[in-house]
Amino acid sequence: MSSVGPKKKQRQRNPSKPDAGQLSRLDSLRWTSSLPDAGDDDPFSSFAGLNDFEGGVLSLEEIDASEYGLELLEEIPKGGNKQKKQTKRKREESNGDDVVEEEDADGEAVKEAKKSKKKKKKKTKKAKKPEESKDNEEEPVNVANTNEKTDVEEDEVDDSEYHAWYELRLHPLLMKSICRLKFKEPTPIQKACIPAGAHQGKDVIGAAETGSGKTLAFGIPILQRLLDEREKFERQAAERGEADEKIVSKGFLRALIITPTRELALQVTDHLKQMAVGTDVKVVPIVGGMSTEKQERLLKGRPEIVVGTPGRLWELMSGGEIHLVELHSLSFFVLDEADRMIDNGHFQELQSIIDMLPMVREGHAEDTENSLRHLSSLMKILNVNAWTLHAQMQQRARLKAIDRFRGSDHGILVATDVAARGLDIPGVRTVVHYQLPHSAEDKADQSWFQRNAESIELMVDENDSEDERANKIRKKKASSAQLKKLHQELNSLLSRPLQPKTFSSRYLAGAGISPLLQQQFEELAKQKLADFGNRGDTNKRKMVVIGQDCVEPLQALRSSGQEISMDTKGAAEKRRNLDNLRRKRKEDKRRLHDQKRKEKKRLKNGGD
Ligand SMILES: Nc1ncnc2c1ncn2[C@@H]1O[C@H](COP(=O)(O)OP(=O)(O)OP(=O)(O)O)[C@@H](O)[C@H]1O
Repeated sequence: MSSVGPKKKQRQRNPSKPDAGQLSRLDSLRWTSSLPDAGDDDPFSSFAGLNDFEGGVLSLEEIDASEYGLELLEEIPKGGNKQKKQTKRKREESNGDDVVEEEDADGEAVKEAKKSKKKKKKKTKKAKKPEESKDNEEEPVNVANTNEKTDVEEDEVDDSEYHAWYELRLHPLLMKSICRLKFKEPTPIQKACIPAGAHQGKDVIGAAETGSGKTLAFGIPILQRLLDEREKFERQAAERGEADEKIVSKGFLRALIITPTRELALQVTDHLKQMAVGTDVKVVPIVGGMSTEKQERLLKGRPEIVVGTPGRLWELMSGGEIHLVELHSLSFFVLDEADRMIDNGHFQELQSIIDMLPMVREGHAEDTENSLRHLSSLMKILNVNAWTLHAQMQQRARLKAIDRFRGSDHGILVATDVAARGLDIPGVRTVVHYQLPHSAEDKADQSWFQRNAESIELMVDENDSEDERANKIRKKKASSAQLKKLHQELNSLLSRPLQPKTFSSRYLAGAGISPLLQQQFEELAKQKLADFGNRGDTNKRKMVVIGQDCVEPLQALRSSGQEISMDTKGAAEKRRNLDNLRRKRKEDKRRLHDQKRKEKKRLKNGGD
């Protein structure tokens, strides 16, 4: 979930190793850091972050085992090999986004696959409910590799050969599919992901070598949970003597899976459908190149699982497509090869989709407000007049805070961007648009305040109000030399204008700041810089710190390094290093040139 690099058209990639900073950034998704046992003995899967809220966020990333110094994955269990090879070959032959044929234009392969599927359906008709076959027939999926598996007669299968799956406690229908597909045992990544995702309701981040079965590592938990839920509802309905349909929350999107390419979306859809045979869970692909009518038809079927590419998904979501915007029942969100998505330039669309997710929206506003409160308390400790402004405040309290801030010469207003919207306060010298870090471990990302405040021991009574706490701490620490130093630093920070040249648009965009806001911010900073230069006005020290009210999961996917920097020492150091490097290169060049000249001269003089 981390590497960023040039767009690659094959599955084989050379991802950068996740460093500690990147891993800790994953915590910004509000995941706790417990690790599953299942992965411990497995050199192949890696996990980070789990929590037990209902539903799940899953990210499966492809890694190159040799990059991590890991042994290569042993062969996928018998029965899966052939298919695996076919799948991989198919992927390599194609060229990512551009090469994937339009679904309708996918021609013979799809037709053939459909034909064969129909044949198969005839054979197994008795075993299925009538609506299933309709569902599975409906979507044209790239199923060139499915025939072999679906042609296997169920009665040929000896259940006992599949005992390695038993401990995963899967739904009988899933076990049936597994036997039909002849997957003798779960792959390591599946063994590690399935218990956490299917039974413990935890969020999962997985990384494994190509062809290691990642699709089902997230697919099986989703199907298992949907089937479990359905059974639970049915049981409850039966107990109450009601008809199932009234209870089961059918018809809403339950799982959204995003992949970087159309081809992969079709392939993932296909894998999930193979696994979902015999259940009435619907899986559809939504990808670019698909006709609008087809898309509408597929979504009208109100599938529980949608697999799509960010571009087309966002196009539909932003256009208000009902099935894709009614997200209240969404429980699973999967980023398959999230890093590649960013490589492919889908960052903005992906960010927009993520901003719409119910699990992101709920948690984040609360988080931001808590962080702002925390920040403002810290400022109070530092003897700075600070007022908070956030959406949950009562109108009266809000007006009071704004009034006080307006009336002060050196105050700071700490606001969420929602609450700060439309504020027009004359005399504000500096606006800092700031993404509050969510993880206490993420040292690299911590603000100046938090980094420094960490060293202050906060002994407060939990029952105290925010003001009382601040007062107590202020009194207690008033004489602390460290606090004095912090105060001085803060003062000097406030007295310096922002340096517009230090803004990085890439970072700001990554932090979810709109281009318009970004432009305003830069303009404002320029203007303030000019004002500052003209008037030499060091008295005006008002500042607004705005916390973004949007979650930053994608920031976790990007390698860090592009940041707004106010660290002039660091910048000077970088400049010095660069100057040294240039000087060294120049000297090397001159030396080489001299050598050549001498050599020439020597040869001219007879080579002695
Ligand atoms: N437990 C299993 N046993 C045998 N074969 C399996 C098993 N799980 C998945 N497979 C098969 O292995 C092949 C590769 O699986 P999958 O595409 O999920 O791998 P992947 O890790 O996503 O690889 P890639 O990175 O290339 O996409 C598929 O054909 C799939 O049907």
